[in-house]
Amino acid sequence: MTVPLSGATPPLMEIHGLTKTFPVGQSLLARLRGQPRRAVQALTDVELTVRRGETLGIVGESGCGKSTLARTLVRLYDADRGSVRYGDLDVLTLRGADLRQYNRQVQMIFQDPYSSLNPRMTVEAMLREALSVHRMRPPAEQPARVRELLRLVGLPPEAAGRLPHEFSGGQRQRIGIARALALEPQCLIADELVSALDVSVQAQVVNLLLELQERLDLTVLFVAHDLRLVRHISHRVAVMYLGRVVEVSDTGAIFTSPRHPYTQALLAAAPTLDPTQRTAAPAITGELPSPLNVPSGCAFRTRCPHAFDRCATERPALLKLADGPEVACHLYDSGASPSTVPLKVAT
Ligand SMILES: Nc1ncnc2c1ncn2[C@@H]1O[C@H](COP(=O)(O)OP(=O)(O)OP(=O)(O)O)[C@@H](O)[C@H]1O
Repeated sequence: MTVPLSGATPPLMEIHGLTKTFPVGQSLLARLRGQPRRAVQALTDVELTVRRGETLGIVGESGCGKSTLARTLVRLYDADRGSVRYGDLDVLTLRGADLRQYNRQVQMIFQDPYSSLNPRMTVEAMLREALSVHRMRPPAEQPARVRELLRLVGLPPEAAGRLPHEFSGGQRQRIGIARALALEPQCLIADELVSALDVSVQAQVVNLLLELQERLDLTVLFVAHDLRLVRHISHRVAVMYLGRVVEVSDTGAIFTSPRHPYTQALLAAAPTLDPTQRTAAPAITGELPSPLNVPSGCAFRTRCPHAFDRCATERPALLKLADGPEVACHLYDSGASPSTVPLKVAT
């Protein structure tokens, strides 16, 4: 389990109003008719603070924008608007050497270890390349550093001379982690790190990440749709719905006392063997609206059992409640937790 963080830890990354759309192709007829170009609304005004040294889980249904957020934070995608501050850096405007330096400090680990490793390079060559490109170690010191990195991720020294196809999926993911660690990052963004692996191997890789996070004082963004894993590894959890962050809270609070009706429904829909963890909230109903046509006001209102008039006209801001969680829902506009929302955990 995660080691609790002491007190209020300072922010490592502050995200404000982050918005990203993907334009979609338009038919000739639509173009001739002068119809406006349509766009997938992948992220809309995302507000999020990542605290130094924490593991922040990012969850939500498929297509809610988790990967787009991760990729925009490492500048694989250009944002349409918004800001990302990382210490003194204005991330979205970084160029050249400054961007390379940021990318060294904030490393992304991808879901698919098969495609992210060069099949023709030995592990040693791959790790040495990372050490050389970013001038982390002079050539003479690289062999020792390669072995140190392998030890860190639980691989034997002999692994250095092998090619990626000689490893299992879990071992390949360890190599991906070693390559990221070669650059001595402050922050790892793990996008569905283990979802391609067998369940038994998933636990080993997630436990390795936990161990590394504590040992190296890393900040980790753990993007996943498996709520069990997120609960196991995260200090805090951000819940996304249709490109927006709708709730951010400590992991314990999210799982025992979810506030946003979407979080409640998401947890109610998640399989659990522990009867004390079953929520009284109704499971989520209705179709997920298209990100090409996001509902006005609150994006969740079309599936929300508590929606009222205002939800259709005003988009709720992410507000901090008196007892800690941040929630974007008109039910909480006063800052209090109203008794009308079924928050209780069934026992
Ligand atoms: N490169 C792209 N071009 C066009 N649309 C995209 C692109 N990448 C993502 N999208 C769209 O943006 C929305 C958010 O996708 P994203 O992959 O970020 O969601 P996700 O929560 O990570 O989903 P999953 O859990 O399935 O990976 C989706 O509607 C998706 O189809």
